[in-house]
Amino acid sequence: MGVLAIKPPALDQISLVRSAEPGGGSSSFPGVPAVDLSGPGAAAAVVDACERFGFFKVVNHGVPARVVDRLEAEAASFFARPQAEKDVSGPADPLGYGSKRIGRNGDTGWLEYLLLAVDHHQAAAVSKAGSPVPSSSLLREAVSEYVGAVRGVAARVLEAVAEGLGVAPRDALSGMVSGAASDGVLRVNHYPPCPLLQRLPDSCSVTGFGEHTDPQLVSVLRSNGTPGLQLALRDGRWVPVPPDRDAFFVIVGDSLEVLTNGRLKSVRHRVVANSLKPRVSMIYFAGPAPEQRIAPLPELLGHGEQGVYREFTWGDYKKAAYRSRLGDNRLDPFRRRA
Ligand SMILES: C=C1C[C@]23C[C@@]1(O)CC[C@H]2[C@@]12CCC[C@@](C)(C(=O)O1)[C@H]2[C@@H]3C(=O)O
Ligand SMILES: O=C(O)CCC(=O)C(=O)O
Repeated sequence: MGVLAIKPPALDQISLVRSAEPGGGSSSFPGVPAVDLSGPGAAAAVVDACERFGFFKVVNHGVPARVVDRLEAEAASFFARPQAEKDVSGPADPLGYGSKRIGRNGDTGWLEYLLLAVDHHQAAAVSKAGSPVPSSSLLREAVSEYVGAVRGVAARVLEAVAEGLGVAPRDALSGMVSGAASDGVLRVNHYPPCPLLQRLPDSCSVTGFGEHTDPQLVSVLRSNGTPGLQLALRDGRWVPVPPDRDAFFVIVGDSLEVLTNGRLKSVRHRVVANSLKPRVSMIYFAGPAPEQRIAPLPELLGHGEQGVYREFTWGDYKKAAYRSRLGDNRLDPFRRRA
């Protein structure tokens, strides 16, 4: 991935973040839990990691390296194209090719990306009608194959969550993101090296992707070997996540928080730019059908107990999310007040 080059955005357009504390930030962070979904005790391990961190990595996932490498290579060749060619697939609104701007509400980052709708109906075409999609059929095929595989990982994770929480049927959650009308989205991010970082004090970093939670149920993230991802622990401290090319990182999203009545909480994460090496990440956001009701699963509510959040449909929540800024707490307006 050394060949990627984009015209560097002006640094003054991108916000700075205070770097994670030196040495990993937190002595009480034991590291990212690793779960083998087919191993014994997987369901309990998934729930434990989601409760403690809202984050873990899946190892021995069974997705062939060939599928991952193919998308990474096609993404590299897309991002290496001349700017004018990439711009044909943009600007992202919200789908398509984006550079420096994230969403519609003024957020920026040191990156370029492709954001693609990848629900089942669109598996071949990769985009909803009318949204700009790169014309390369090689890229489209690589996306379809990759999404087919990571959608399976998301479903297995959600089955483990249901089992670990004692929810029946086993597909109560996974079924929401596997149906024909489910609203999956894939973003392929390219963070070019940021040499200007060397001029900043050690305590500062440049924002690659600003802090946020994901609105969906879970996100499945794979990155190359370049560091940059950071995670907010429950006490608010930020810790770096060591990259692992062979694993998928799983991130709990807002909708899963509501469905589990706050037992599993969505987790804030962000990416800081790297001064020397490009980072490439592929992140699949497992969203349900627009009509899907997002409300606590009955098993997780006591008799007569009300949910922590007012219920909503995924379609309504998504609409509200797209009106928000990246770092907003999007669940807060839905919290029931005492
Ligand atoms: C600034 C934004 C980008 C985002 C839409 C939003 O207005 C707020 C939520 C953001 C997010 C985070 C997770 C993935 C994503 C695709 C989504 O559903 O919500 C992004 C949106 C985006 O990149 O357009
Ligand atoms: O690049 C990464 O590792 C994370 C990206 C991310 O959080 C996102 O695309 O929403």
